[in-house]
Amino acid sequence: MTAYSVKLLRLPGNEDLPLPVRMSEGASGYDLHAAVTEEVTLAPGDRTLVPTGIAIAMPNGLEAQIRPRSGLAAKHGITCLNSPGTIDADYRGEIKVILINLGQEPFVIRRGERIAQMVFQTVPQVELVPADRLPETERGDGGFGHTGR
Ligand SMILES: O=c1ccn([C@H]2C[C@H](O)[C@@H](COP(=O)(O)OP(=O)(O)OP(=O)(O)O)O2)c(=O)[nH]1
Ligand SMILES: [Mg+2]
Repeated sequence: MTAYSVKLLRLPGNEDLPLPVRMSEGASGYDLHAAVTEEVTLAPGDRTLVPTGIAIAMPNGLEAQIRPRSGLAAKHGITCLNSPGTIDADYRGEIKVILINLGQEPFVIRRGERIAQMVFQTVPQVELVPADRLPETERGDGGFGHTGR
């Protein structure tokens, strides 16, 4: 398996926070910690942009996806609004997480809490080729449930 080297920068003022962490050897995601300076209370239906205190640099051909944590989703209705969030290979800013509270209770985000996870993926390089017609298939333009529920 190819191991890709990804540079990780801890942004100033976040020395107290753990670096993104894989909680087990086989985990897909690196958990991201909330770098909020004070507690943020997310009311039901509200969303907020949560800083993580880190930035990364990965080689072109990789991306990082920001995904929800299932425990927060199942127990509190907390998820990433834009899931999966896309971190481009050339992005050098702070990684942020757009959380939304789809639960029925206010949810408090505390500094250092693991709020989402970051999964690295390879991105195939493609060339988009404008065409006048497309090759035919059995499905054709059937979609959106045309095979039944
Ligand atoms: O959950 C996210 C999604 C994006 N980003 C950062 C990294 C990404 O590379 C950049 C742009 O994201 P995206 O392409 O999804 O947003 P956009 O609305 O298209 O912004 P842009 O015009 O800057 O590409 O924002 C995050 O920190 N967290
Ligand atoms: Mg974009």
